[in-house]
Amino acid sequence: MTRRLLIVEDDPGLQSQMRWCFNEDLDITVASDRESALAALRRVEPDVVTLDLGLPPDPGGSSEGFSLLEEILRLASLTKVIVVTGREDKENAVKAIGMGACDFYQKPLDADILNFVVNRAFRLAELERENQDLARQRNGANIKGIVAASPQMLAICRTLEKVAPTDVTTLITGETGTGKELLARAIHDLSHRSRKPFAAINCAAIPENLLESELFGFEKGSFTGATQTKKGKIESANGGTLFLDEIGDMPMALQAKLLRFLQERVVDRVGSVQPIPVDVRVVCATHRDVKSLIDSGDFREDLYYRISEITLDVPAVRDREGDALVIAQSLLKNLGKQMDRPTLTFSEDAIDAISSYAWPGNVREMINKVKRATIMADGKRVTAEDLELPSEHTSHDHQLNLRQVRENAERQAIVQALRTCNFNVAQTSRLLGVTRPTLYNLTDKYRIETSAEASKT
Ligand SMILES: Nc1ncnc2c1ncn2[C@@H]1O[C@H](COP(=O)(O)OP(=O)(O)OP(=O)(O)O)[C@@H](O)[C@H]1O
Repeated sequence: MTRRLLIVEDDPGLQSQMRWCFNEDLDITVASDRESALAALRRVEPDVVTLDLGLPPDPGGSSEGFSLLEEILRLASLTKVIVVTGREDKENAVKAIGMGACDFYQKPLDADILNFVVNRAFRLAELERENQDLARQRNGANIKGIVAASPQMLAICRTLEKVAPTDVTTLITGETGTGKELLARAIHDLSHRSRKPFAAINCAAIPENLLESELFGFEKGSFTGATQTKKGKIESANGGTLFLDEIGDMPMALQAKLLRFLQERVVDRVGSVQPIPVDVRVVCATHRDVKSLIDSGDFREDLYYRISEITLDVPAVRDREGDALVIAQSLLKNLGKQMDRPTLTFSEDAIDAISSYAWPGNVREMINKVKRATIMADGKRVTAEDLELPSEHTSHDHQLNLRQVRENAERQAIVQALRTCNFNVAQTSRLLGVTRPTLYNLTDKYRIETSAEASKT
């Protein structure tokens, strides 16, 4: 693989000197300011960046260089940054290393030393990447429970792996059954909170008057029936993760209370004036379009910005290339084992049907259909019919037998003609261009009733 180097240097003379220092087999991009450096970072995805701290508009100082360093490390945490400083500038070099730069290099340029430093950074980047790949391979589909092969879902898994160890509030959107809760659990499992509780609450499933006390808890005697003080879901998730499913359905009054919690990180139990501090990471999900809920006045915009520090948009199964089949195969394997039918496989028509069906209920619908098919399948093959999916093969199968096709057509034509002629046999035989005895022979053969009354029974 070609090694990609980004040189961030505003001095044209130094730019060409640096280019000249390196071997031709390096893929080198040069940027002279922060904006072009960030554009190149996104476009080229360099493994190593050399960064001159003195960039415009502060070429004599280092403020612009440090801001860029911070941004590079935030956007591309695996990229190795070597800061280039002036000869006497030890202080800034140390500061840059403290911020996460991998090394520093002091001017004036010395081709051998610069090559040595840059090569070492490349080697470090490669080792880290190899390490990460190995860790991923060990973990099968990368994240426990998530079966995915499409680039769309793999990208979501990669983002999730980065987001999970942080505490950022995450919003997961997507159609019903796409795996939003599964991803929320994965965020929890991959975080430092994994040994603490994961508390989930479905905001759409709980009546409005109960949701507040479910979430925030209540004090004894705060309302009729409150015989005991009870902790709410938020408190019970202390130290762990709170998953608010169907957040788009949260009533407006509660949205204000949730916003206060997210800002101040304290809960007020119903009937109490004593705020209780709680440390939870919040993950929300919805199948609704929150932006249009905001437009219609059903969702607070300020709350939306609080809950969506990071958003994961989970695509529908039909929009993920190849996922329908790999998920169905994995479900058949697991359900087959559970139901003592481990050797079941999909027939060709089932494979075509799974790939072409739109799966409006996404993975949840798939689970139901595969479960049904695991029970219904005769023999070792699961067909499209077992899955209750439309199959193109079914009609082809009928057409394989020409005699059957002809007979079906003949039968249909006779029934149609009899109806048209009000079951008058003489007229029907004329319409069909056959003699009456021939028509009787045919109606006997196909067991077609020739009287109107009998045909209704
Ligand atoms: N990629 C996947 N691989 C394996 N199983 C999956 C995948 N995605 C979803 N599932 C399974 O499908 C079912 C539905 O997933 P989940 O409940 O996470 O969906 P959801 O988007 O939260 O649905 P809803 O919006 O209706 O609450 C679960 O049993 C889940 O384990």
